[in-house]
Amino acid sequence: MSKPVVAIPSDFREFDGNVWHVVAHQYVRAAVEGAGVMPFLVPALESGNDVDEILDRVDGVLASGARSNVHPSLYGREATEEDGPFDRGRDATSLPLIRRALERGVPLFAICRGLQELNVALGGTLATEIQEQPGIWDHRKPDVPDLDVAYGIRQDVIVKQGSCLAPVLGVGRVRVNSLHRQAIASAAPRLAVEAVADDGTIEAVSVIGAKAFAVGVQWHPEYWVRTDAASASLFRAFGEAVRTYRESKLK
Ligand SMILES: N[C@@H](CCC(=O)NCCCC(=O)O)C(=O)O
Repeated sequence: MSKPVVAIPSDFREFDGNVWHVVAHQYVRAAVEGAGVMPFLVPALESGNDVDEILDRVDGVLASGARSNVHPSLYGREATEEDGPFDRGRDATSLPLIRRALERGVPLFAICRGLQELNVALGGTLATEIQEQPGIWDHRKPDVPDLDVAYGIRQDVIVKQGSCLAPVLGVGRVRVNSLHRQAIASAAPRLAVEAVADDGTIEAVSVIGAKAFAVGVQWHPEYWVRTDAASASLFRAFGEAVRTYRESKLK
């Protein structure tokens, strides 16, 4: 049987004197090696993407991390300079894709920005520059050139008893990396908190009543999927959900 296909919304980026629709290699590699699926990169168009046309052709959605932030207008706030950089094309592609995937029961795995998109797509809000809040740790990407250091495993998250992630990661402390300056402020009504950091930051969620795998994590399991057991377990679980969904379509 051919490999299942997973949509990965691109980022709209400008560099080298041109504009590009891009996905960082680490997400593509984790989809292929960790979940055993074929990635399908979706262009970050502010208009023109038909999410049903996309979802008709795929067996899962992987919403990746990105340096840009979800535009505050999408969760009822005025945009300030500190809220950027923005990526309206990514927002316009990923949020509708997430909502429709949930409606159709297409498995969804959301990472970092992807978790934030999931929360906003379902009616939640985000906090920015969270490290400036009293008692909140600095979750930002370390300002170092070595990606292995920037994505280094450096914090605990505590997986909740009875969560969707408990069978995947076990209950209690899991060591993860951290590269974000925003986080969930108010969780959308349909989201269950699956894991938190010691400072209370929401680190993982699942969609209550989802028809299939629908999980978001604030950390970056894609980066160490080859060597870190927890990272590998997450992508294996997503891959299994994608294959189950694909097989259900073939019946
Ligand atoms: N912009 C959001 C989401 C952060 C995120 O997805 N980080 C991964 C990319 C890191 C990078 O390349 O800078 C936030 O900051 O919370």
